[in-house]
Order: sequence, then C-alpha cells, then structure tokens
Amino acid sequence: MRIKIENLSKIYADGHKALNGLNLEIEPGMFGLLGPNGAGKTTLMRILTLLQSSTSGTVYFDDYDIARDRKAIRSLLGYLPQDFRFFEKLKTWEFLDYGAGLAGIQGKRKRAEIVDEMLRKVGLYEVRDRWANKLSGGMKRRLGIAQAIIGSPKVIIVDEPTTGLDPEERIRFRNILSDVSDKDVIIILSTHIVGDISSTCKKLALLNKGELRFEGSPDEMIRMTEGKVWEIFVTDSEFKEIKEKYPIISTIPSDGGWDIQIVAEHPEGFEGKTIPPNIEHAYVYFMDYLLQDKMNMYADREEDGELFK
Ligand SMILES: Nc1ncnc2c1ncn2[C@@H]1O[C@H](COP(=O)(O)OP(=O)(O)OP(=O)(O)O)[C@@H](O)[C@H]1O
Repeated sequence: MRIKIENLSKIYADGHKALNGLNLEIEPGMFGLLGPNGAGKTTLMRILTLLQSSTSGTVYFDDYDIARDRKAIRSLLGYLPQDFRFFEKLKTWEFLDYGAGLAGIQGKRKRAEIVDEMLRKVGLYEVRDRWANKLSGGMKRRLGIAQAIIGSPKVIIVDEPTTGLDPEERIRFRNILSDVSDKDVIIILSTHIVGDISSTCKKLALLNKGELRFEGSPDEMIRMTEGKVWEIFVTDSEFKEIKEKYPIISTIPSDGGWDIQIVAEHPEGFEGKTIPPNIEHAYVYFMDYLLQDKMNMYADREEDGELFK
C-alpha cells in the first residue's frame, strides 16, 4: 500500500486556505503528521477518509483515485476521528460488534470471536459489559482505536489520539498501534505533540498553515538542527532582550540569572555553547525559528499548553 497526495488544496467556503498544493508520499509503517493547531491536519485526514472533498488536486491509494474509486478506498480505511463519540446506550462489546459489522465482518459467531479478541488486545475485556459512554477517557480512546482497526484495514488514520490522556495511557495507546503495524499497513498519526511522533514514527511530515515544511525521518529532522541549539547563561535584563529575539526552549534559574536553551543560527551578542538537539528542538527550529513565525507559534502553544508532553 502506498498513498500519493498530489497538489492537494482545500479552500473553505469563507475563503480560508487550509491546504495549499500539498505533495506527499506515504509508505507502509507508522507515519507522523505533525503541526500546530490550525496547520491543516484534520482537513487532510478528512479528505483522506472521504469525509470531505478537496478543492483541487487528488490522492491515490495504490492505483485507486480518491475522486473515482471511493467504495474501494472506503473498504481499505480505519479511522479514529479527533472528536470520537459513542452512541447512547451501547455496551462496550456491543459498540465494537457494531463496528465489526460496519467493517464487513459477517456471521454472529465469527464476529463475537473477533470482538472478544480485540477487546483483549486493547485491554477492555474486563469491562466488556460496561456502557461505552461510562468508560474512562483512556478506555474510550482504546475502544475508539479498536473500532478503527477491527476490520484489518490497510490504512489506519488516527487524529490527535493522545490529547488529554495521562502518560501511561499514551504509552498504552502507542503500543496498540505498534502491535497492528504490518509490512503492508499504513498508520497515519496526526498530532501536535512531538513526543508521540519521535517514539513511534519512522517518517513524518510537518505541516504549517496548510503547507509542507519538512518530510523525512525524525533523525533527519534532528540532524538538520545540529549546531542551532544553544545553551547560554543570561542575567535578568539579558533574558528580556534575548526572549524578544529567539525562541526559548528551556529556562532554569541559576546564580544571578538564568541558564537557558535557545534555537538560533548564531545568537548575536551572547556567549554560549551549542548542544546536541533532540526532536523538540528540531520542531521549534522548523516551525518557529526557521519560519520566522514566532509569535503565532507561541499563541498556539499557550492555547493548548501541551506541545512538549
Ligand atoms: N469548515 C471550515 N470552514 C472554514 N475554515 C475552516 C473549517 N474547518 C477548518 N478551518 C480552518 O482551516 C484551518 C485548518 O484547520 P484543521 O482543523 O485542518 O487544522 P488542524 O491542523 O487539524 O488543527 P487542530 O489540531 O486545531 O484540529 C484552520 O485555520 C481552521 O480554522
């Protein structure tokens, strides 16, 4: 399976350009779609899952064209949307049984076996008789991923799956996805949380304002940031000055001032040393510094407060 996105654009009725001439190829494995709020991730996922049309451009799933072969493409897809909800009054197993039916699994007995196996896989077997809408947040997400993967789809798309989950549930969720990784399955994981990507995805795409800013492996992204992350000691007044000029990644109080980490080509007027970058540094470099888009970025970060979880 291979997805080829060609020149994809989406302009909403109010004139907002959510995707702008996107070109991207996605191969089997876990693929991360990273970008701040409003980058266009949900728009892209909704186009890929046929819930929304594009304004121009197209997408191929192998030889299937999204404009023509909708039925065939639909049968390849499993989707966990960002705002995943349950119908009222369905028990956990009933919900999944319903999902299995939608995924084309026929025969009551066969379906029951598959549902039980899946409930065990996602750690919900013990609560199979509980009302689905009474599950904890983490359990609901696990039930959501269970319904997305139950028909063994070739393309699994999950939108912001770990938002609001505690660290233990995050890891659990990632492990479920890693378990279903297969050599011919594409898993697209959209997130604005950098840590979700670095620990699981071989390849990633970075979107900002509907445009592709980087495509490659997390390691490549980190390599391109080498020599750009600086550790500097600053006094209080210098801190105010440097804050205006460069994105600050961390701040630790130190005797008479602050030990800070910033992203910069060469921090003019300050003495410091470069340190080895990690994926979070690389994200700031691409999104914030490289794009000279500092103020927007900080507004997004304050809004959701979980960029670096
Ligand atoms: N129906 C719509 N009409 C007009 N503009 C829209 C519509 N849906 C989304 N947008 C705008 O398009 C841009 C991309 O939105 P999208 O939801 O795809 O981004 P995102 O990266 O998924 O962000 P988030 O994480 O906040 O969902 C945003 O500026 C958003 O406000």
